[in-house]
Amino acid sequence: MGSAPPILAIDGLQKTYGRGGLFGQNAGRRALDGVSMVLDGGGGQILAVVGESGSGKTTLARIILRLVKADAGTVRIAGEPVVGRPDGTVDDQRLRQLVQPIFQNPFETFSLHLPVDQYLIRTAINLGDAATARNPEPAISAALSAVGLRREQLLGKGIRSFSGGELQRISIARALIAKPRLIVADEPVSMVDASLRMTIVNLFRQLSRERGVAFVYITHDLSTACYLSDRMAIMRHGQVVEFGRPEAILAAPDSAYTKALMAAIPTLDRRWID
Ligand SMILES: Nc1ncnc2c1ncn2[C@@H]1O[C@H](COP(=O)(O)OP(=O)(O)OP(=O)(O)O)[C@@H](O)[C@H]1O
Repeated sequence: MGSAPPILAIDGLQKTYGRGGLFGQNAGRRALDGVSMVLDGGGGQILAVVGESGSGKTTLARIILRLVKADAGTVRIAGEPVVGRPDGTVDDQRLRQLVQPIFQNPFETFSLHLPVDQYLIRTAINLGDAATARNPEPAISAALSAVGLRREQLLGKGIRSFSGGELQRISIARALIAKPRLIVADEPVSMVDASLRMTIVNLFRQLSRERGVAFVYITHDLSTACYLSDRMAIMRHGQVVEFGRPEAILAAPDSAYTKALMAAIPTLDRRWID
């Protein structure tokens, strides 16, 4: 019996935006330049992708979610091809069962015109299994309870009734409804009130451990990445300059860039790394 395929396997991703211009005068720098990484195990791990602005983190996230098309390279989630082979990638419905997004701005996740609970019902009908499509309420209540909320707290309310932190919890619940193997979260706490950030960061940890869902957690914040992740990829100029266990990277950073990122945090607060 073979072992489970890695939850995420990325191989040789390339992406250049704006090749345009008749003489190639607008050809930009590569946003991704040969990005490969593997997150082992069947689920429950957190991969943090860290790097300064423009290093390619969001491009990587959007390629995994098929919101941006790669020029070359492949992505497999739990062994299933999602990017690459035009002959054999999973269809959109299967993709949404394998991977779900959480974006930076939760107010952009939901509709302005639909109460949030109605939006969740639509999600459950579209993404759930046949039983959930027939009766979406149990799946919605279970997902809300996983993030510490009750269905009654949402009834009939629009997005403006919630704080950014509450709405980000609801968007995490939205992502859980499809029971994905992987969640890609792009800077998910940067628009959340500072006092609530740790609660949400800890929620990711709890969900990964208790529900076996894996996360790609995109951040420019090295200390959060170290605190949260099982594996860390450090990106610069579209390349992975360091990959490994966060404690190993912190103890012996290979690249000058990682050392500079570490130096940019005046004192690594012991709460994060002990
Ligand atoms: N839609 C786009 N069109 C053209 N260039 C883009 C586009 N999106 C990103 N880029 C460029 O690709 C490179 C990588 O950007 P990306 O947003 O992936 O980096 P990032 O690390 O996520 O940055 P940030 O932390 O600021 O979001 C940058 O040079 C950026 O200017």
